[in-house]
Amino acid sequence: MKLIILDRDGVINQDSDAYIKTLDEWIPIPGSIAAMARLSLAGWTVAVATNQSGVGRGYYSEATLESMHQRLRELVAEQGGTVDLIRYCPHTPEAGCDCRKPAPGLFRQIAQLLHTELTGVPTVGDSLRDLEAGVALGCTPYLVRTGKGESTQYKALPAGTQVFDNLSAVVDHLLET
Ligand SMILES: O=P(O)(O)OC[C@@H](O)[C@H]1O[C@@H](OP(=O)(O)O)[C@@H](O)[C@@H](O)[C@@H]1O
Ligand SMILES: [Mg+2]
Ligand SMILES: [Zn+2]
Repeated sequence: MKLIILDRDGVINQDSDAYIKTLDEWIPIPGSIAAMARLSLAGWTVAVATNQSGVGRGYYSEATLESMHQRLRELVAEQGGTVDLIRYCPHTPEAGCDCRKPAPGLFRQIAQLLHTELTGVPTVGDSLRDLEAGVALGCTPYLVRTGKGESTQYKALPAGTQVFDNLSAVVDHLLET
């Protein structure tokens, strides 16, 4: 199975230190929707693993979060692609859950739901915690310079992390081989 696991905020859509609280605040990063569709059309399974502590913090509801994800699915479908799976952690840091990145719970859920291992599966993030969560289950890490990646790029990254300007550039790389 050709599988990729994407972070959401700062990779697919613009991020904000004030959280993405409404559908109107959910704005795709140029090229990201097309990149997801290109992968899908090339036979890749596209999964999303995202921390959404704003739910647990009371900033927005799960219904509002779902409206963002429905918009994402619609936009990718308009370009011929499919978003196969979206898993999120709604918890606050204080909840001590196993699904808030850098804990690997979301990645474990994806592996179990797709009946596959994650060894060598590319994962794309803009924060260190995104990469750490995936690497814990054997993923190959890719950092993008969009969102928080602009600063994350200067931190100590997991061994083997490849850095690209944006998701579109990562997909160009993955599809060229
Ligand atoms: O990048 P992904 O995982 O898709 O989503 C991140 C968001 O849930 C929010 O995560 C928050 O971190 P805390 O949850 O407050 O530590 C902050 O970084 C916000 O700026 C950000 O929008
Ligand atoms: Mg992010
Ligand atoms: Zn959680």
